[in-house]
Amino acid sequence: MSLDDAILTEDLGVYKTLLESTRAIPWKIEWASLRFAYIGPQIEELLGWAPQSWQTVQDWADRMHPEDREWVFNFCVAQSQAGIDHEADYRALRKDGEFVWIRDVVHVVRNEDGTPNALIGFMFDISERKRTEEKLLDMQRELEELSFKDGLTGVANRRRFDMVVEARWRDTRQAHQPLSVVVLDIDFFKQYNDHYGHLEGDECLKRVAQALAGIVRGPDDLLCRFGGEEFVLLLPNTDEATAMAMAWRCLDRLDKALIPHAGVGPDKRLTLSAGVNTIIPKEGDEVLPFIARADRRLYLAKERGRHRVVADGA
Ligand SMILES: Nc1nc2c(ncn2[C@@H]2O[C@H](COP(=O)(O)OP(=O)(O)OP(=O)(O)O)[C@@H](O)[C@H]2O)c(=O)[nH]1
Repeated sequence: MSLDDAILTEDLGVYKTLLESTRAIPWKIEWASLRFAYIGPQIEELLGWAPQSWQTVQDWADRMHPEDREWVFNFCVAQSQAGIDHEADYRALRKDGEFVWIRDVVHVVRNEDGTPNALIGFMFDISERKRTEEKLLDMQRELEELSFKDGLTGVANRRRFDMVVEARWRDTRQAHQPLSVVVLDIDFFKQYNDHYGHLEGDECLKRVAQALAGIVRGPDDLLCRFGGEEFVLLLPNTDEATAMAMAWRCLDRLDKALIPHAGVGPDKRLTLSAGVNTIIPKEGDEVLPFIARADRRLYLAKERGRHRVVADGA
């Protein structure tokens, strides 16, 4: 062996040691036969399958989560055929039946004419990163949900209402259906706070929200706290008579909740007033005047003595 050969042999030994002691798992596939020419021994520690058991690309595909298999296989073959280096994340099957998230980073070694000669790459264990990503996504979803909820009562907040009303408006306009809104406001709530204190006032708002939540018929109806002691019910595909009946049922529910209000009223109980508006939205109609009309009817209900519902002409 010449000195050069000896140095080369020694270098190869160094490279092999380096490759096989990293956490990234090296591998090589001959393109013509689609067989593994090499896979690092670290694969056994990660997945439990011995290096000798990785014979063909079929072994690789078989040891992949069924939901990932088709797209990863097709993607990698297409990229390789096009001679493009690529990477893919997928769940690899461990011998014990569990799955491990892998990132496979692939380099396409090409012949002089550009056709693929071999694929060489590294597999990285990215399970920890995936778990962190999942956790972050969960937190993001939770935050988003919280950002649409009223912090005190847990019902939807104004932000959610603004978003939903736009969507319902569009849908009902397209379907030529009626859209109703009921604006509900606690009577003499200032006196309630003055009499029982602000914290009791907060508790009272929670009880009112609970009582009103029961009125919602399904996922299309929306109850939200509009602000202060005002709540709003948005009722798609609901005509005025139905909306009016639902408003009265809200008042009734609160009557039945028997929330004492020593400060006012003949029954010394907390009551609500409501304004109702219904529209079949047409081109040129707008959301804000639609809500404002219900709000004006609420104030008529207040003027007329509270604890009542006012709708169009009622
Ligand atoms: N405890 C508590 N009080 C609130 C909250 N938001 C608004 N309020 C109170 O609600 C009261 C509303 O008072 P007003 O707008 O005068 O209405 P009202 O006393 O209910 O009178 P009418 O609506 O005319 O029957 C105010 O005293 C506000 O401080 C809240 O989050 N918690």
